[in-house]
Amino acid sequence: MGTFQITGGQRLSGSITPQGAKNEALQIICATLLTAERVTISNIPDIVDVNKLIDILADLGVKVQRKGHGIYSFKADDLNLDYLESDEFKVKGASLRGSIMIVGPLLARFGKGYIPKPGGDKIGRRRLDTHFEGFQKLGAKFRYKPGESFYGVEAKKLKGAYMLLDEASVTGTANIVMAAALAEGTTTIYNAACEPYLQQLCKMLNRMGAKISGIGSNLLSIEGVSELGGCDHRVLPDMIEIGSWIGMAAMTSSELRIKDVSFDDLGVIPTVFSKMGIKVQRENDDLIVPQQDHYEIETFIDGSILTIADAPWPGFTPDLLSIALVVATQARGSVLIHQKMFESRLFFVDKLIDMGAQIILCDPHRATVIGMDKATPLKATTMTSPDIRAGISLLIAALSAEGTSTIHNIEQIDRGYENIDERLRAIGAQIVRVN
Ligand SMILES: CC(=O)N[C@H]1[C@@H](OP(=O)(O)OP(=O)(O)OC[C@H]2O[C@@H](n3ccc(=O)[nH]c3=O)[C@H](O)[C@@H]2O)O[C@H](CO)[C@@H](O)[C@@H]1O
Ligand SMILES: C=C(OP(=O)(O)O)C(=O)O
Repeated sequence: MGTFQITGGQRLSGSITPQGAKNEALQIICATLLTAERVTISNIPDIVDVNKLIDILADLGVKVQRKGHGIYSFKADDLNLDYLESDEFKVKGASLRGSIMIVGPLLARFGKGYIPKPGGDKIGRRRLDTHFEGFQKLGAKFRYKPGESFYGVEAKKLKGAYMLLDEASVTGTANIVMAAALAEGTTTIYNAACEPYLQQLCKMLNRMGAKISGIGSNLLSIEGVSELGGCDHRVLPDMIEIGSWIGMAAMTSSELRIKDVSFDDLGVIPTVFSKMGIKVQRENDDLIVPQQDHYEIETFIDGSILTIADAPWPGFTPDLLSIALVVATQARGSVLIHQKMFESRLFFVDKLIDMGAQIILCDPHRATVIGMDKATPLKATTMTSPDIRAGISLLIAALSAEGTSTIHNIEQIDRGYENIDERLRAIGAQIVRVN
């Protein structure tokens, strides 16, 4: 179990460049399975989850070449599908959430796709019904042996269909879109997720020869084609990292320049931090958080406590709620954080309470934070990171706290943040990787 030691209470300064988006990269890498031609992807983050997925593709027989930092080419022209039934795949496929998205492309191109129950954060129930209902609508047969936790879909031919997704699942929509791209006829997906990750995937598929319209909306139309070709694709900067650095700047009273953020793809994220009193300035495509000793959370018009809640895009992403929560602990004013999607993502607040934060966990989905206006800093402590976003939130709390904190289980943070300790040291953070 890896550990960070963080000595907080220092101001940070300078520039930080966000990595490529983890959740987009996972979709895009799976999409390379849809063609026998070469696909070259740049701005791929060097993080544990992405590297695990690249490894699975290589085990499947995809020719993977690293062309430079963050640049890979993939050529899926000769696959060994027997690998899908191996014990090794059952272990590797289960170790991350993103692996689920190999199923759609494999089903569409080779008539079968298998996956062990995928991993990812233990942040509540993580259903796969949307994925498999979608494949079934396209004509696939679903097989699942409950004892084995191994899922499979098979079909000689996929046929386009109308479907209304039971929820706007991010990975579910990606999986179904990829399958439908090679189905016969037209597929219409209503209640589709439309995060920038998905918009990027659909644009890339169109460059490969797919015919997808409605990109960016919750109604996608996909006219199936018989084959797809190669393309080049660049992954967007990671909006969750950008939100994390905004929160970090506010909590440490630092001025930070976050470079090349692709501002127009950040949606409501800057606005939500502004509502918490954090100044966010745009300069070309950089985002600047000026130094602020205090920030004050707005109230609603009637004076009642502001609520920050997650929602499918264009709503506020659930992956930034833990960060908003930690930032609120040192704000002036109060806020209700409502995590609607996941039921176990707020339990990390007990660590913040240990550090002196004033938080009432109302129920598994809601926490009220009473900000301390930096009158009393958080106290350093020893903690364990329960999931990726709680992990980064605790790291931000430790950077603002007085004294030296210890965070165990930092594998959770490494899953999604590239080389984080070195990048934070470059802007003045005192953070050491102990083992
Ligand atoms: C690898 C990857 O891309 N992971 C992201 C992806 O996970 P993933 O695609 O697994 O998440 P889903 O979008 O399927 O669902 C996430 C959770 O939200 C619930 N839900 C979803 C949609 C909805 O309209 N109502 C609803 O309640 C689901 O029941 C589930 O508990 O999207 C999540 C939601 O943005 C993010 O937290 C994850 O970081
Ligand atoms: C929950 C997340 O990731 P995953 O879906 O891979 O568990 C996340 O990125 O915040």
